[in-house]
Amino acid sequence: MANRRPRSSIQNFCVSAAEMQAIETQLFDSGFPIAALMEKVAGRIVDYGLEHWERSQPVGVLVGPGHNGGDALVIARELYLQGYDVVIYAPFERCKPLTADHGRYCRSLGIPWYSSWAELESVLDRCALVVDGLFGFGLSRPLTGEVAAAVTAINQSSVPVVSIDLPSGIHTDSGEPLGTAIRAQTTLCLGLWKRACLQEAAQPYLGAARLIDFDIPLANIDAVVGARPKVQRLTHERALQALPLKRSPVAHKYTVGQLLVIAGSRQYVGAALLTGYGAVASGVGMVTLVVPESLRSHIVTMLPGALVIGAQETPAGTIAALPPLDRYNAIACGPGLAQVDWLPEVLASAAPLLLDADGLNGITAQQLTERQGSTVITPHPGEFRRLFPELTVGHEGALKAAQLTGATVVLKGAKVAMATPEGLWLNPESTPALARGGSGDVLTGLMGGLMAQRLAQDAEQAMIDAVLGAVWWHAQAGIYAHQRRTVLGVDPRELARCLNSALAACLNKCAKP
Ligand SMILES: NC(=O)C1=CN([C@@H]2O[C@H](COP(=O)(O)OP(=O)(O)OC[C@H]3O[C@@H](n4cnc5c(N)ncnc54)[C@H](O)[C@@H]3O)[C@@H](O)[C@H]2O)[C@@H](O)CC1
Ligand SMILES: [K+]
Repeated sequence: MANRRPRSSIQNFCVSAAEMQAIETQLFDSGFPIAALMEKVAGRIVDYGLEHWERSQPVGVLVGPGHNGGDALVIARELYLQGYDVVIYAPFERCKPLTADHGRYCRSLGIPWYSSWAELESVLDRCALVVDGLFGFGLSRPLTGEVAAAVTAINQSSVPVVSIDLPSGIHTDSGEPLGTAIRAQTTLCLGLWKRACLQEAAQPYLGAARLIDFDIPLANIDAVVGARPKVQRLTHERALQALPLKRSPVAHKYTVGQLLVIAGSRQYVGAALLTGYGAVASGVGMVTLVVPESLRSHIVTMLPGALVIGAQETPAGTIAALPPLDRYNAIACGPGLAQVDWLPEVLASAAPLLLDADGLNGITAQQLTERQGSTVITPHPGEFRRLFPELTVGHEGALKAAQLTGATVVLKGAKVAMATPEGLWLNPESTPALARGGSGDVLTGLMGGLMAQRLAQDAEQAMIDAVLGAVWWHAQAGIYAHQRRTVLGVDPRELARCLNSALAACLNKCAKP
């Protein structure tokens, strides 16, 4: 029964504007009055405000023509009645009827009301805060004229902005600013996460984003997007379904996964090492690392926990030939290989395969489609573009690439998107500290290690769990290291070192009531 799911499951959903509208229609059709819903939603924001916003200075409230503006007016009214000094900027002459009613009432209370920007601008500097209720998910075209100028001026001021539902000017689905958009310090997303909140383009505008639940019945959500929606937000709860991996008390190294890593060349020694570090940190039973022969002794010294095979080498210092590939639970192939000609051999193997970096640069989308075994690819935008020139780099493109090839596509970036042919997962939490060479190599090793362990245990959903678990774990380790060493201090070796402590810290935090 849908309603037996915990309420926290709403954190998984990530809806489009059309889906949110359809859910809203369900609520209204079931008899929830529109005005009552607006009171409830605004009441939740006021509760938040009373906890977080000072009373000593005025609060500026920006009011748009639709129900986002209506929310803003109810918030303005309640703050005013709670003793806040409130000023309203409402530049639109024509508003939706409910919004117009709330506006009339706010004016009757005597709340200062400005319809021209020049008037509000003169008091902006005195405001402790601006509440942005210009537009929510009903924005359909770029901001123009005085409103656009007002948004630019507010962005240039030092006054913090709290956006209701979305920063005004952001497209609800693509996350792109339409012309200009508010740069919020905090976004209070209403009811369900909107797609924009997980889009890279919107990140500079969202600030800290927080979901304000207003009790939409799960049945209404399911009726529109299904209990397992096409786009899901990766929560701690979901990631921790796969982590840490359970281990039998009588486990031995061959029962908890054997991973083959094929990585490195004389030019890119570090890539092999970092992939190896990620793999070892995953806890997998055996890591076998194939590198060019001349790298072997160095890598063994740096990575004593792995079995290192020195492969025959080309004059250019790349791997010339591979050992047998048939005894591993999973293969992770690609970091630092440079140009090699044996990738078809890897593709032909039956083992579940993770391809990254040069493992992707040397193949075509058609080869992926023809592959028999299960495959995960982890392209960054450049690699994605080369493999799928006809697709756009983004959520839709990743989903189409997965549907086209049957592979799981992990599109790397500030917000990692993970697509299977059935749907898309988005990782909301990460840190720009991970934006440096080598982070991805650590991820490849970690993900390969989780794949091998889950597959060795014959776990259900082994591949997707490994992918979700690795992306989440990698990001959490980045955040953990960032907090301890600043945004500049998360070099990939440090990241790999932090993986296990970060997971332990997350598990401890989640175990606390
Ligand atoms: N969906 C829900 O369940 C709820 C929605 N609520 C609020 O309602 C909002 C959505 O309300 P609306 O659908 O009225 O949408 P908006 O409040 O985003 O505004 C849409 C209105 O603005 C006009 N418009 C769009 N782009 C414009 C532009 N660039 N310049 C000038 N006018 C423009 C449209 O013609 C429409 O009249 C949400 O974001 C949220 O704040 C809450 O009040 C209650 C719950
Ligand atoms: K807004």
